[in-house]
Amino acid sequence: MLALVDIQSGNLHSVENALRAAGAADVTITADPDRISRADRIVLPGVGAFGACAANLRAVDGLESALRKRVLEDGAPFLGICVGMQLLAQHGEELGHHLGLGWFEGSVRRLDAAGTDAKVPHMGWNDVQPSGNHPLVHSGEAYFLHSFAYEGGEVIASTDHAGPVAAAIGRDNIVGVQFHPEKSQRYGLDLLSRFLKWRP
Ligand SMILES: NC(=O)CC[C@H](N)C(=O)O
Repeated sequence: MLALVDIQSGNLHSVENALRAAGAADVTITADPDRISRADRIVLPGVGAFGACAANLRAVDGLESALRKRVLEDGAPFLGICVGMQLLAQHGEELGHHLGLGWFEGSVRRLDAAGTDAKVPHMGWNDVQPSGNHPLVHSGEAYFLHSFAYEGGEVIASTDHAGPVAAAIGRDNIVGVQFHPEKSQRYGLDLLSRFLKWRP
């Protein structure tokens, strides 16, 4: 069973549809720690503000610790999307200072495009440039929509928006992508289908 974590994110159903289109047969939308503890794979989507997403996650008793145990201890394959990726950082600086899950050493800060033609939010298609040979995140064009970005360790792919911006982070069984696979047509579906078969 693939657990699609429900933190009341606006892109939940488009991610669900994309996962099904990529071949997922057994998607359960849930925030139930017991089900998370038994999930074979976990996807954490997120849109909106970092702090609101973090608060929704923490509003469910036991959810953060169930995720931590299932992903960091049991090694279940995990994919975070957009704010679902940003939450892996130690903190986020959108509308104040908010604690993330802290699985990755870094923070989420506002994009700085001052003095350039680049606009914030960074919106639209852009190149994903992997820095190595990651089994899931390949080079290609993906759809981005964000004003904040991860800065820290374990960046596995970048994009360019007035300078390098983290497009994906990863370690072992964990991947987070800043772009939206569910809005990235073939590129996104291929990534999701690789995730569904991934045995890290
Ligand atoms: N697309 C969004 O929901 C934006 C996510 C996040 N608030 C950011 O700007 O980085």
